[in-house]
Amino acid sequence: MQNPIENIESPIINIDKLSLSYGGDKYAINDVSAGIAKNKITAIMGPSGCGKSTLLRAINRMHELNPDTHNKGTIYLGKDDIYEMNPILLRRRIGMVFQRPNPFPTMSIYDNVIAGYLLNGIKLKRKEKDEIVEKSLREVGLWSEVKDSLHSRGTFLSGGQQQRLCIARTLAYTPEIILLDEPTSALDPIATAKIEDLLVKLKKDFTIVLVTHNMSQAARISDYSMFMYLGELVEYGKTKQMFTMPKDKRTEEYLTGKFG
Ligand SMILES: Nc1ncnc2c1ncn2[C@@H]1O[C@H](COP(=O)(O)OP(=O)(O)OP(=O)(O)O)[C@@H](O)[C@H]1O
Repeated sequence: MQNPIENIESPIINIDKLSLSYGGDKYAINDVSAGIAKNKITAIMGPSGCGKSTLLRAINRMHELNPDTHNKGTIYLGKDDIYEMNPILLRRRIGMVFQRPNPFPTMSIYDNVIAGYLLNGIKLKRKEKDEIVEKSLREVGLWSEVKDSLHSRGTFLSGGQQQRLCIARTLAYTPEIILLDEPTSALDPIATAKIEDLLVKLKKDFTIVLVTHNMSQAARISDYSMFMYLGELVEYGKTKQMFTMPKDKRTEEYLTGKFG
């Protein structure tokens, strides 16, 4: 197992020489190695098509929903090789939030929060469910806004509220790590700021990996940043260092808007 960042604080995930193909011998990401620090926000940046979402999805094996994928190398969660784990249990430990808020349209706000349990046939007592719903909605700052309409559909909420509901749904299933794929790209600046503040608050209890196109977002909230280009992890380090003194010319050109 290699960790290219020697000084990374307590990596919870180790990506070890990972290459991933959607079919054939073309790889969407190539030989990526990186440790992900616990209780920090790690941003993955880079131009369109460079492999950001592919790398993110590989961390909880979501890419396998596409049956033609194959990979070389692996990822460790602690000491465990994730490709030897049960993917359902893995996804409970590593939750995911998507670009477009996607509450289940036929479910109430209440059921959306506990959807992980409902969809996996995990039975809970009414009191347990009530506690999980309230705790998760409080964690995302949505409780006071929705406590009187818990049994209405989640789709009546604003886009920002829907995204916070989706984050509550992920938190309710008690993950250790949360993966977010451009979670604010469909939101206005006020809703975006709320999600950014929320992520900074959540890193106390969770490890966060965030794909973003928005460089200022990465600069504002992430502790570590990865810059990917054409499937390669070009540069990875502390965000402040990368934004002030990038080591690679391609990183510098991307961060100064020369391409992207
Ligand atoms: N389901 C798929 N089937 C085949 N190729 C795919 C699939 N998903 C992604 N790819 C290819 O893999 C490469 C990396 O795509 P990926 O979506 O990971 O990039 P990205 O950096 O997240 O892009 P964007 O910023 O546009 O979302 C691209 O060449 C893309 O065309």
